[in-house]
Amino acid sequence: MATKVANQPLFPMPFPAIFFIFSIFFGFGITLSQAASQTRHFKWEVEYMFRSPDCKENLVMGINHQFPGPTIRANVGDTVVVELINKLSTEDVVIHWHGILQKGTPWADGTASISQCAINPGESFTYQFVVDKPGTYFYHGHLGMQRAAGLYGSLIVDLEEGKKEPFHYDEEINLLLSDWWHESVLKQEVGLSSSPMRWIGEPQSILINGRGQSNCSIGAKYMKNMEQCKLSGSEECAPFILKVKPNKTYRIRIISTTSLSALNFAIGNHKLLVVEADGNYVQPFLTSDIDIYSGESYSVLINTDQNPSQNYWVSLGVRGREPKTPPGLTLLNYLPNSFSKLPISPPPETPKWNDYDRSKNFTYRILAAMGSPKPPVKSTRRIFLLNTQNKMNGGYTKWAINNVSLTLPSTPYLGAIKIGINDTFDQNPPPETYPENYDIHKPPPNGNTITGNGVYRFQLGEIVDVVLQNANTLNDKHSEIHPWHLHGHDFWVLGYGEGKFSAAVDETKLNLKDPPLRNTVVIFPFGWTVLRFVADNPGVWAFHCHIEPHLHMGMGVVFAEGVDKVGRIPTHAMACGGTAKALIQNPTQKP
Ligand SMILES: O=C1O[C@H]([C@@H](O)CO)C(O)=C1O
Repeated sequence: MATKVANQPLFPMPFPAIFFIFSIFFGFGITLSQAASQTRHFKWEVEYMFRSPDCKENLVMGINHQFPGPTIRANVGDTVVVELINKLSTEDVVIHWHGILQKGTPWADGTASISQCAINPGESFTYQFVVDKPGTYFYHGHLGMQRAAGLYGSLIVDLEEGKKEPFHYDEEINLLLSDWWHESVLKQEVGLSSSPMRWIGEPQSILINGRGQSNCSIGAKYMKNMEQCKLSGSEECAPFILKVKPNKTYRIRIISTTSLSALNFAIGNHKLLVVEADGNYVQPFLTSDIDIYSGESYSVLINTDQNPSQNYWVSLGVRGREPKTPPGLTLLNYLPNSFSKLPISPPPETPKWNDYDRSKNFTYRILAAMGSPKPPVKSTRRIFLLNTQNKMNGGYTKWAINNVSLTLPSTPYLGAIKIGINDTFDQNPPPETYPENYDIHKPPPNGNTITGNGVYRFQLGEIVDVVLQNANTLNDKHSEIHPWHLHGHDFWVLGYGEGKFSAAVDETKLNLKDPPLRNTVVIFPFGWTVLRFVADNPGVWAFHCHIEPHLHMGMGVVFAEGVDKVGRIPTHAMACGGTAKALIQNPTQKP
């Protein structure tokens, strides 16, 4: 059976790239070129659309009639301006620029209740920020579970014109990975917030650039109880094919914006050379497959040096949770072969979902490339964050940090702290640690968490260590993987370990030599992860589990530093709740 596919979506560039290149010729023949940075304008309308991302029609949140949203491509130093118009008739919206540090523009971080007021239906908000680091990033909704509804796209930052990456490649392919449910996100949210909780379960499909198949597979011949897909190629759910020429080197940028799933990515017969993680260069290493958690991005290089008369499977399987979702499959299509020519061998097998040693082995190999910034040798502050699943008021299920489950206030913190109003959120900071005798191998003894919205406040420039401590969930002998994402900063991952972190034992084993810089890091079941960052970016920043239902259930904290140094906040980012009231009562107040 022939499987046909749609054309690869093109990257929409808003304006033709106009570069001012100054070539300077030196006597000894070196050419230097320098490009002026530019401003890239986008006008985006967010709306619901009928789409069939996995062959079943559903409501999908899209931008300018596209799902996933348009790819932003810019160069280091460019200013990105996105005028976002909310065309959802009954929902507010915001967009977060994941991995972009927002130095000097904390109000553009796109976190509802934290950096800005959510944008009402019919209204617009203009995000403006500088992209100052090359790398593979993405953007997504950051209100309720709008990311899971499909509000996401890629954001790729190239080096300044004329500068070269520290590795060679001929062409690149971008893959944005997600997971998809047939149940509406509204129903998912209400289920999670109900007593008793209705868990969302595992996704129906894995999407590659917004395309997947739930009720059939293009690799059915190798699977039990799966129908072979009969696709003409023009369907919205026809796979995104990776078209390559033989004997070239490709950079594959892989981004995971999954709501829940940890994924494993492999290409039949091809080794992957990992070179970038979360917008930071890493010590290159070869692997047959990579694990990728929600919120992470990687670049891998592949050589198309295999038999050019064949095509090869690209396979994505679920790890870390029981795999109840068919693997996401597509093809590495060696041109000029037809893409309908299926590979002769089976798709790469996803490693066992709970082989955590294998997962750790991969994750521990991510180390900073030579020449990367090194962490300060000592921290000036250390906070412990215990991750537990709890009950609340007897029936609700929550996730809590040091026994506090985050419920965001209606007034965004940034404006409230900046203008000094103190009745919109809890002024007491949340606990910096948990009881020393807490047994992480047992379900929480006091299953009853409290909710809160206090803020961890740091001195500007403070060097902060965070010890993320995993623990048993409400179910006996059970602990889950959580990918934690920090806004406004990259952090160094100093180490991972089993059981409870012990300063006396584990401190000396931390890696200060070549820890990777990242913006997202996992904690493994019953384990700990230590990260270090410099609180040098004035603003208020979310730090949270990137699993969408877990954040919805309270799994996050809020950090603030140097808010008095934040520049003038656009009034529109504060035109709600307590800050709106304060500005109306005292219009001379400077936001
Ligand atoms: O938060 C979660 O809830 C369920 C389960 O623990 C209870 O049904 C699950 O798998 C989660 O990740």
